[in-house]
Amino acid sequence: MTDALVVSGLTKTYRGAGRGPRVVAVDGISFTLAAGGSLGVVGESGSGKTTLAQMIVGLAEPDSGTVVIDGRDRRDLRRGRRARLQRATEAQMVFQDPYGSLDRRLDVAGALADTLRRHGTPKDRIARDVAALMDRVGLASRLANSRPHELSGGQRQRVAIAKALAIDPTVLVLDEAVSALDVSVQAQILTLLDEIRAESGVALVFVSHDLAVVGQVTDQILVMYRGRAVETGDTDQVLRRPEHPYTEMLLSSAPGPRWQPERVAELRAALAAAT
Ligand SMILES: Nc1ncnc2c1ncn2[C@@H]1O[C@H](COP(=O)(O)OP(=O)(O)OP(=O)(O)O)[C@@H](O)[C@H]1O
Repeated sequence: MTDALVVSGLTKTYRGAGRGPRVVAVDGISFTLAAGGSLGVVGESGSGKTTLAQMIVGLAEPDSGTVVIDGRDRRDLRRGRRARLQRATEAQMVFQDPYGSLDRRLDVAGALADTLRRHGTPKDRIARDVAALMDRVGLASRLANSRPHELSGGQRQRVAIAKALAIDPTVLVLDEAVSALDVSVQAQILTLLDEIRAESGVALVFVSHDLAVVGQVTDQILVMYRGRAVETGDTDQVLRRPEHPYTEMLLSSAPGPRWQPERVAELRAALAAAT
């Protein structure tokens, strides 16, 4: 079977501000994800998670390396409307703040209908598909005519997920998609993502600074530190027995039973000395 997503040697450097040095935001990241698989990408702020996510969906251009989805190299699809639609079908992204990706003028049904229409759903199927999508992400039908500002954060995130699913993508990338939600709503969205993955076989890339959240929704984990993957593996195993000091530091920094501020300071000093 073809892997859903194969990322090889992705690298991206940004020019530093003013005369500042160049920043290697992502440095030679590689991984493979099967259909229905899920990968958590974790790391501190500035470790390169968002830049990696953007390159996977085509919002940022890599300096080198490749992204292959369903056996097709994304570089072969650069210009034109058809290429844009094809790109969208291959990979969709859900952001932390769905306000940015939702049109404030469109109500829930209008936003979903608009996405379906642009992706070629016949007119006579749109109303039925909108209702099915709302049902699938747990949005009550009474919300069909609500606009983004009339929804809660969790409801807005469900609309963003429904819009992404309307396209039936091979890969769904979620960048801090539950970080702004309170814990009970987070749990609902995480359960929803798990159900969707099991039903549709979409491959999930779940970017988060929150290790507990990543532990709930992913089978594999990739730990990023200064643009590099310092540890990869089975999520449970990595979270239970981290091998890299950076992963241990992340785990010891999180609030909860493993919180150890002294150990964090010690590990941070060791990491700084090693680089
Ligand atoms: N457009 C840009 N121009 C210049 N530098 C950038 C740009 N985008 C990101 N960077 C730099 O690249 C590095 C990685 O940033 P990135 O946003 O990918 O990290 P992150 O892990 O997603 O962080 P956060 O969790 O804070 O969003 C950082 O040093 C950042 O300052």
